[in-house]
Amino acid sequence: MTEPTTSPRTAPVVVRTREELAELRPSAGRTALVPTMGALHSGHRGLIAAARGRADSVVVSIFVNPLQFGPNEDYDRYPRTLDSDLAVCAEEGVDVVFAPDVETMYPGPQTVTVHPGEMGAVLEGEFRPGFCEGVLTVVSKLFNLIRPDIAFFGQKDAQQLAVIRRMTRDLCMPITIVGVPTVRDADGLATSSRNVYLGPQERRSALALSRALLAGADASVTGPVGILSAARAVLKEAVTATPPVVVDYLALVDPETFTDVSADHRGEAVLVVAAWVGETRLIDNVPLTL
Ligand SMILES: Nc1ncnc2c1ncn2[C@@H]1O[C@H](COP(=O)(O)OP(=O)(O)OP(=O)(O)O)[C@@H](O)[C@H]1O
Ligand SMILES: CC(C)(CO)[C@@H](O)C(=O)[O-]
Ligand code: BAL
Repeated sequence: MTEPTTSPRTAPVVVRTREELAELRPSAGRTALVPTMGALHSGHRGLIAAARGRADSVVVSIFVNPLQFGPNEDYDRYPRTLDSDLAVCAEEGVDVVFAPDVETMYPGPQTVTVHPGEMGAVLEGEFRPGFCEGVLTVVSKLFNLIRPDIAFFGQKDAQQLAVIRRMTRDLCMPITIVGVPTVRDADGLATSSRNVYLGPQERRSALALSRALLAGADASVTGPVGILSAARAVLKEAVTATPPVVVDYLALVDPETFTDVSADHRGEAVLVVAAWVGETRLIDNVPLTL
């Protein structure tokens, strides 16, 4: 008989209501929050691993937030896999899973929301109007309900991370925001809950996103114009792939403001891309130092 190589961890406490959360709060100590929409994968595991050791309790929230989805987006078909998510949380040593229903998070009409300002109108905000506002509003609610000392977000969603950092600064929220590097599969595709939508051919086409970012990164000594043209060349080929890659945007932006950097920019920048493969919209980015 083979002995288990790792000791099983205790299953997390699952809470669904504000009252249950409030009961746990006094004994939680310093609290780390990892907000998610579930369908947990290696990217989420990376966030949880980063959170462990930074706090007494790690809370993972699982909530598919209707407010950040547009009317023609994938809210209804978004993967919901609570049982396997709980198993992942147990393996990763999560203490508490907060999995509220929509009524708990939105008990009435949402008349007051958190507006992201100009940063929320560009790139993701242009192609997903209301997305950043929906994210900031639900993240504020999660912060108020869970009252974390520190919260972890993925750099894969770089603009989301930037607007959340800006919100906590502008609204004086006493929470440290930590960005965690993007986790990729062996073929380079950033892990994402939406990757389950991709068929094998679509997945092959989708690799053009990470290849374009890599081409841009390889050209970083040539400056912004060279970076963008190297990345664009890869995406141009992918437009004629089967199935084709349909690009929403490719941009080289300031990591804090998400405005385009100038042609002579030096210092930090993020090369960001968003594109459709079939019915699936994917985003990815790479941080660069020019
Ligand atoms: N590959 C990844 N590497 C690092 N962090 C990630 C990765 N994928 C997701 N995250 C982070 O996990 C958190 C929860 O994200 P979410 O549950 O929306 O997963 P997702 O895979 O980004 O989903 P989607 O496919 O809907 O974009 C966010 O902070 C997100 O940036
Ligand atoms: C931060 C978040 C949990 C808010 O719904 C979501 O946008 C996500 O999973 O990245
Ligand atoms: N991963 C960010 C959440 C969203 O795309 O709606």
